[in-house]
Order: sequence, then C-alpha cells, then structure tokens
Amino acid sequence: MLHDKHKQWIEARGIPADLAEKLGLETTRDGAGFWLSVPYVERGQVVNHKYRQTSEKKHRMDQGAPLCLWNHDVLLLPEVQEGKQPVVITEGEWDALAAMTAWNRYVLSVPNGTAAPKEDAITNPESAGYQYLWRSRDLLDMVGAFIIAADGDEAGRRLAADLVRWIGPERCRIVSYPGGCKDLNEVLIAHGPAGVRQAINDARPYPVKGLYTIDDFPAPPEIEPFNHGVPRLCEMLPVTPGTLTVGTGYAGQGKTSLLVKILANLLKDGVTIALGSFETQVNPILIRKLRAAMANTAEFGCPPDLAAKADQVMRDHLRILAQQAEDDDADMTLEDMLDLARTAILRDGAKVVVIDPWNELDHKRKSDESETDYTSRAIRMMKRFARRYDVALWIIAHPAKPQMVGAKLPIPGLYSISGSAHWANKPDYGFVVHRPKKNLPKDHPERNCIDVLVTKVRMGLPGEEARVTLNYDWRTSTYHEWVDEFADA
Ligand SMILES: Nc1ncnc2c1ncn2[C@@H]1O[C@H](COP(=O)(O)OP(=O)(O)OP(=O)(O)O)[C@@H](O)[C@H]1O
Repeated sequence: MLHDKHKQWIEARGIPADLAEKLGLETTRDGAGFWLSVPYVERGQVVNHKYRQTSEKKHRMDQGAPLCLWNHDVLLLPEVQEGKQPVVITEGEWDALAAMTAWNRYVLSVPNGTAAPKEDAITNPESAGYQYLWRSRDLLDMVGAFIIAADGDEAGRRLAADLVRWIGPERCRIVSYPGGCKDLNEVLIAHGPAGVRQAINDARPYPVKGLYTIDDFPAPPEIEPFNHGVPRLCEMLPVTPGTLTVGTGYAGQGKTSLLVKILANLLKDGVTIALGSFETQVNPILIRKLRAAMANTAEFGCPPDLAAKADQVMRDHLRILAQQAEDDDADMTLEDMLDLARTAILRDGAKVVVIDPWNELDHKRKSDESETDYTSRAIRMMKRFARRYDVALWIIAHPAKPQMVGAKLPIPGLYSISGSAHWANKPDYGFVVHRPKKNLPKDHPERNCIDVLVTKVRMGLPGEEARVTLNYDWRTSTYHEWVDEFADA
C-alpha cells in the first residue's frame, strides 16, 4: 500500500498512483522513517528494492542483493522475444513510469545510472561494468530494437554511449528532449503524455554507416583517458578508451615491465583489464610482478598484507586471456582473443585490453592474402573493436631482427615491426621502449634507464609525441623521470 503522501508525490510527477501500485511500489517504515519502496522483480521473483525518502534525492538498495533491470520481465513477453516490440530503456524508475504512463508497458530502467569505475577498487570490487545487462544477455539479445532515453546530461550521454556499445548500434535509437527537459519524467510534467510520446517516436537511429548530417550524431561523451601515473609518460601516452595503441622494442628491453607498472596503477584505480600475456608465465611471474608494482615493493619481498590486498584487486579487476594446458591444442587466433575480450568487457566491465605480444597469436591468413594485407585487415579489426566497445586496446609487437650499427643496437620504430608499414600508419598511438645502457656495470646509475619514445599520437587525441628517459627502481618497482645533469656539459 502506498501512503497518501507518497501517492501525492507520485501524482505530482504526472504518474497515476494506481500504476505505481500495480508495479508493486509501496510505503515501508523503519526507525529512520517512511520509505517509498520500488521492487526489482526478475522472472517473477523480487530480487532487490530501491528505497527513497521523498524529501531527499538519495536512495539505498537491499544490501548484497543483485542489481537487475527494473521491469525486467517485460523481456519475457512473446512479442518482445520475437523482436516485434521495441523496448524503451530509461535511466531511472520514474522516467520508466513516465514512459509507461504515456506510451506503453514495454519499458526497462537501468538500476543505477552509469557504471563508472570507482576510485577505490579494494572497497568497491563490483564497481565497474554492467553486470545487470550481462545477467539478462540472452533475453536482451532477442529484442528487435531499443529506444534509449538516458538523461540529457554528461552522465546520461555516457550511459547512452555505454548502452549502445553493449547492445550494438544497429538496434538503438536515441531520445532527445524538448528544450529545458532532461528526462522523460520532466517531459511528462512539462508537456504531458503527448510530449513523452513524441519524444519516444522521434528517437533517432544511432548512425551506423554511410553519410549523415551533423544532426544525426548525438554529442559524444568527452574523451576521458585513464591516468596510469607513470611520471611524464602519463601525459605523453594516456590510456585512452576507443583507441588502438601499438608498442614495440627489442627483446628484453623492458616493454613488459613498463606495461606491468602501467596496468598495476590502473588496477589500483579500479579499472578492469583483460590481459593476454603470452610470453610471461602467469603464475608466478606475472602475478608476482603485478603484486609488487601495485604495492610499490621489490618483486621478491612484498609483505603478506600488501600482497593480499593486491591479490584481491587482481581477483576483482584482472581477467587473464590465456590458454591452459588442458585447452585444446590450437593456438589462440586474434578472433579468439577478441571474443574473450568481448566477454570481459560486457560481463566484467573491462575498459582496457592488452595483447602482449602480437607475435604469439596464431595468425591465420586467407589463402590469397599477403602478410601485409593480413596485417592491415587485423589492425582494422582491432581498431574497430576498440571503437565499438570503447576500450583502450594495447598491443605489443616485436620489431624485425635489428641491423646492428657496430656494437650498438639502433632504436627501432613502428616501421621496424615485422609485417608491414601499417603498424606505423594505422594505430592511434605508437611507442617504443629501448634500454641502451643495459650492458653497463650493475651499480651504474643509468643501467636501469629506459627510453620511451611516443612516436605517434593521432590528431585530436590527448597525448604528446615526445621522448622520456625513465629510471627503474627495482626496490620499489617504480619508474622515475631521469634527468641527465651532464647532458649539455
Ligand atoms: N628498466 C629496467 N631496469 C632493469 N631491469 C629491467 C628493466 N626493465 C626490465 N628489466 C628486466 O629485464 C628483463 C626483461 O624485461 P621485460 O620482459 O620487461 O622486457 P621485454 O622488452 O618485454 O622483453 P621481451 O620482448 O623478450 O618480452 C626482466 O628480467 C626485467 O626484470
């Protein structure tokens, strides 16, 4: 039963109180006062509730209960499963109720807005990702078309972009709101049911391919790169969603070690990563290195409490793309890798995908395809993947055998990667890792220095084509910018 005060509050939003009651909304009471309770029903079972006090905007949900779509069971209706009935997705239950009031019952709401990574991965292991979509993926797959009605603000645009990425642009239309309104409930209040119907009916298809006018493109959310925190390099080479980054360098020059530090910093910030590391043994080497890099200790000697904390972050936020001995004999192809990465993205909210190295994948060329053509096709596939799923895709590729200049190992570039010049032309970012002083005596201060050259940053993206020398301190698994005081002497 709804308390009269709650009924009035709901009706002031233009929503009939009996519709709310039919959907199970009720007034509950505890020591803190009266709560308007919204049940989350999945396959006929109440699995969670959202409670709010109408005097305040904040809400709470049942502790430990799963998140699912609100009005989930609309996905069980035959006309929806047969793909005949488009479904509206809103950013809150009140907008969903507004759509139900004015349009029809084929409406879902996400439970909690954008699933942005939280700051502290340790206390918020569930932070990233859209698990509530993954839970219902089979049902969502059956829906013919979605009309996305996220809020008309920056967070709403981000949610809409995430939903489009999740669902696939070909099935999505996007609602925009008449001036001054930022969601369907505001439209219902300001323009009545006819206004809501018009906003839904006027939803524009998400552009998929071809030629468009400028009005066909909803304003994209701002590019928000992840800051990996390695000094200076984080400004030159941020980890940018929706882009392909290619790194190279000769064997043993420190590519994987640098990557480990970058990934460890991202993991600590709660960014979920899908990592295909084919040359480094996962257990113990990779895990030990990541642990030390997260705890800022030496690789051997991470105290147990810090190790346990780091392990928990890895459990929550690291997905390892690998073949175990018992997996079938066939090596992993790029398509296999991207398929697994897709699952890590959609199910676990991965934002970064890493392949280290490219050369270890099983490269299946078509019968009439040259290595250059294959490389071009593969890079295109990876770029499309990064854009489609809005992930930062990083790939490490070995250069061809070096042409020694006397006893000196020349610095390679993206053009040196075996395969083709496409490695230099096509990626969004390119970088090279080189350790020229590796052979100096053990106690020489420059022995652990690496040069990192960011050789390519595509126009319009954050970052800078520049060079930095980083000194590696193995006692703390950290890199510091190295400034050579005698350089001009
Ligand atoms: N800056 C550094 N200072 C000292 N040792 C380093 C440094 N970077 C890496 N190493 C060490 O050098 C070895 C090779 O490093 P790493 O695996 O990172 O290189 P890589 O370029 O990825 O090599 P490969 O291409 O063969 O995988 C490791 O034992 C690592 O601990």
